Amino acid sequence: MTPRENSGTTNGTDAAATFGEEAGAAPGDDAVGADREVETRPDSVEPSATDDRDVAVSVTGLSKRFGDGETAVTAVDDVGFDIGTGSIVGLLGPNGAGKTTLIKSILGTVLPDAGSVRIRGIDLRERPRAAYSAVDAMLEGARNDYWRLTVRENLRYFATISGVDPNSVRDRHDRLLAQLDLEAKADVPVRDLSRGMKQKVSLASVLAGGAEVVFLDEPTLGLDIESSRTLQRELRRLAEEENLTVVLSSHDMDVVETVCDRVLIMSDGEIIADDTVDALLSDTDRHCVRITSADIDAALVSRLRWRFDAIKAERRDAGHRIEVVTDSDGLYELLATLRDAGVTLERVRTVEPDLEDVFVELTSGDRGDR
Ligand SMILES: Nc1ncnc2c1ncn2[C@@H]1O[C@H](COP(=O)(O)OP(=O)(O)OP(=O)(O)O)[C@@H](O)[C@H]1O
Repeated sequence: MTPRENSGTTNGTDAAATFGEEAGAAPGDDAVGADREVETRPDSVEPSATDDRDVAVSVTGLSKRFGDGETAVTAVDDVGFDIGTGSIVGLLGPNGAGKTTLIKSILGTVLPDAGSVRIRGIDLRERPRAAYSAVDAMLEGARNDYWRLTVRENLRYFATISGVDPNSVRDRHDRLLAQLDLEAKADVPVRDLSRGMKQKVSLASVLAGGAEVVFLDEPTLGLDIESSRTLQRELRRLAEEENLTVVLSSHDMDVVETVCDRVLIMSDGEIIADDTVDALLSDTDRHCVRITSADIDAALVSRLRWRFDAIKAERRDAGHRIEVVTDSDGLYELLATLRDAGVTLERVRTVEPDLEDVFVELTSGDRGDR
């Protein structure tokens, strides 16, 4: 099955058939597999001569342009990276940065103009079926399941189209249902579940056939905090205990910060940062300061807002509490401005920058040429 929006699951065969085509979307609630072939996963996947089994996904010089002439858009611009087996990599970027095009190019639903992709050492142009045999994807949320089928039937169905005998992975399905708090709903049709539960079924379906590399687009979108945490824990467990490789695209920085070993940040089709979360956080010249003072009035808050991009202000019983995110120069300037305005500082607290601060800094170009 080709990875595609609203279907979300792949194995080698259809990806082989459609590599290079823009895949169409299909509604995800009916049409129970009538036109789907059950394919058998190749018995053995021969690594190529350059195979490195520690590298799950290797992308080299990937580019994709849409359109011609003045209106052409370079969605992905000469991108390259390796993703180690068993790691969880977050793909971040503002809207239009090229994340979806990059993922679709890797999955073979968009034909790149240049570059190559190897999955577990296998070039997907040369041997797409083998390359995709252990890949699965959940794109654009909770629409890849068959709503007339029960939760467990979905898991069995998706295991089957991944080329796996569903009876042989029953334990895995039991564990997925337990880990994702879906046991009580195992025999309920998916259409009768809440949105968050449907999202969890989508993830379970992606993992049902024993994929070794999964691409997840906004996997926690629409989940409540508890469900999101459960899902994050399960992803970490699968990566650590079962060597699952995950490429995760999300706008939720907390999720990325918590679950990812490494982060790729895209902007204008290029990768502008590629590092661990810790390294990105320690490398930032971003300071977040909270200052409380009775002397800060609305007029001063407006002046500060005019000068500093990221300023939050809260009216307190007496005065204001402001929060400013800035670099070192801005911090000195802020303190000088407050001193010149005769402000007595009641409380000054620095808050560690988080991934969101780093992301804003990088994608707004504040950090120079990294
Ligand atoms: N099929 C297409 N035809 C023309 N332009 C496209 C097509 N798909 C994407 N683009 C353009 O390519 C650029 C990258 O889009 P893409 O969807 O990959 O970004 P993204 O990072 O996934 O954005 P978002 O976070 O909003 O989903 C954008 O300028 C977009 O308009």
